[in-house]
Amino acid sequence: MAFVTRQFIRSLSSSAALHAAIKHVTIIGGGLMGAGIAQVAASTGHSVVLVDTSEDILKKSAKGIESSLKRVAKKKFAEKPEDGEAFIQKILKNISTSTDAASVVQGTDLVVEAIVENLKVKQDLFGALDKAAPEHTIFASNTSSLPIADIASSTARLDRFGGLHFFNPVPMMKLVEVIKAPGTSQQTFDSLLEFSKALGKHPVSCKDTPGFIVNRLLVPYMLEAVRLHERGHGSKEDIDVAMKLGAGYPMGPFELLDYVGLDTSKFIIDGWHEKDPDNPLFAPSPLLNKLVAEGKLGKKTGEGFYKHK
Ligand SMILES: CCCCCCC[C@H](O)CC(=O)SCCNC(=O)CCNC(=O)[C@H](O)C(C)(C)COP(=O)([O-])OP(=O)([O-])OC[C@H]1O[C@@H](n2cnc3c(N)ncnc32)[C@H](O)[C@@H]1OP(=O)([O-])[O-]
Ligand SMILES: NC(=O)c1ccc[n+]([C@@H]2O[C@H](COP(=O)([O-])OP(=O)(O)OC[C@H]3O[C@@H](n4cnc5c(N)ncnc54)[C@H](O)[C@@H]3O)[C@@H](O)[C@H]2O)c1
Repeated sequence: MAFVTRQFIRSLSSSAALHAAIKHVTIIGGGLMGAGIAQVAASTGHSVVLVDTSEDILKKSAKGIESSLKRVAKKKFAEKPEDGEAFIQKILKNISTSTDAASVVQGTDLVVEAIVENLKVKQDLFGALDKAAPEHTIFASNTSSLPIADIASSTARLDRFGGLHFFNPVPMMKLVEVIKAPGTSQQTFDSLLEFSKALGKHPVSCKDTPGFIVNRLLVPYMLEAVRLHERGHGSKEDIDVAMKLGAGYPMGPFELLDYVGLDTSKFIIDGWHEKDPDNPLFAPSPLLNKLVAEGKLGKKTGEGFYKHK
């Protein structure tokens, strides 16, 4: 009995220690999502290392974070703009950058991966980080569409591996899907839930099923909009206006595809089509494929379905 009690107390205190431990976060990938996650984590008092493959990309990420913080500060300090700059600088101080993931994970409690939507590339990254990171470090992927268990299989820490799926733009979107893969321990899952709340987000619990909740519903809808247009049944402008004014969506499907990135959208669709080739919901779109082949990836390259300034 005394043993059970001691065990119980020890497990409670180690669980509390683990929760308290998520202070130092490494974000891998400084693109649309990684930069947003870094911004939110830094804004909520976490120390953040943002990693990407080159200094040039990291400079672009830092610039993006700063301009997003300026938008936040403009609203938050509308009455006292002089306090806005101090607010921005305080948050930026919490972020450092690196091109060497293996060296920076040595001091981290949580790794959040937000790199390209490709299973092999994510597995290679996590396989290497698994050897470099301390025992207690939790790994999480921000994948939109890949099974967390498949990504985690490249590591020996299945119990400390889960999904943290954020939404774009991260500073504005309140939801985080927290994904429990079959190997994810309850303690890890609880830590990820708690971390999401510490970021000021609203977490929902998801199973490790294709697209979790949001994308399982959103991807077929967005693809059907493109097919409707490909069939000549509506202009992209009319479809966008229709869904905004008729269904109350903040963006139409073509605006949202450009916002998300057409390359990422194509990675998601191709992956699901390969796994389930007879499912008409995931059939590839010739128009989307053409735009990606032309390097028109949406807002991030200045042109996708639409031209962007
Ligand atoms: C085919 C397969 C595809 C599937 C893809 C799945 C992808 C993925 O896995 C899941 C997703 O993320 S799915 C995608 C999920 N995402 C969605 O579905 C998004 C749908 N869209 C929306 O919710 C809204 O349109 C927005 C919130 C983006 C903008 O709000 P708006 O009212 O339409 O227009 P506004 O005038 O521009 O902005 C107003 C104010 O908001 C603030 N602010 C905005 N951005 C900011 C930033 N980055 N930083 C800081 N602040 C930012 C700012 O204060 C700004 O005022 P300012 O004076 O201009 O500074
Ligand atoms: N775009 C969205 O709306 C959205 C929303 C939710 C989740 N996601 C998911 O988040 C992930 C990232 O998407 P994104 O839109 O930010 O992509 P992005 O193309 O904007 O950024 C990806 C970044 O990762 C970097 N990168 C690639 N391989 C790397 C490596 N091995 N090490 C370090 N950095 C590397 C790239 O240089 C790039 O800067 C994907 O898995 C995507 O499915 C995207």
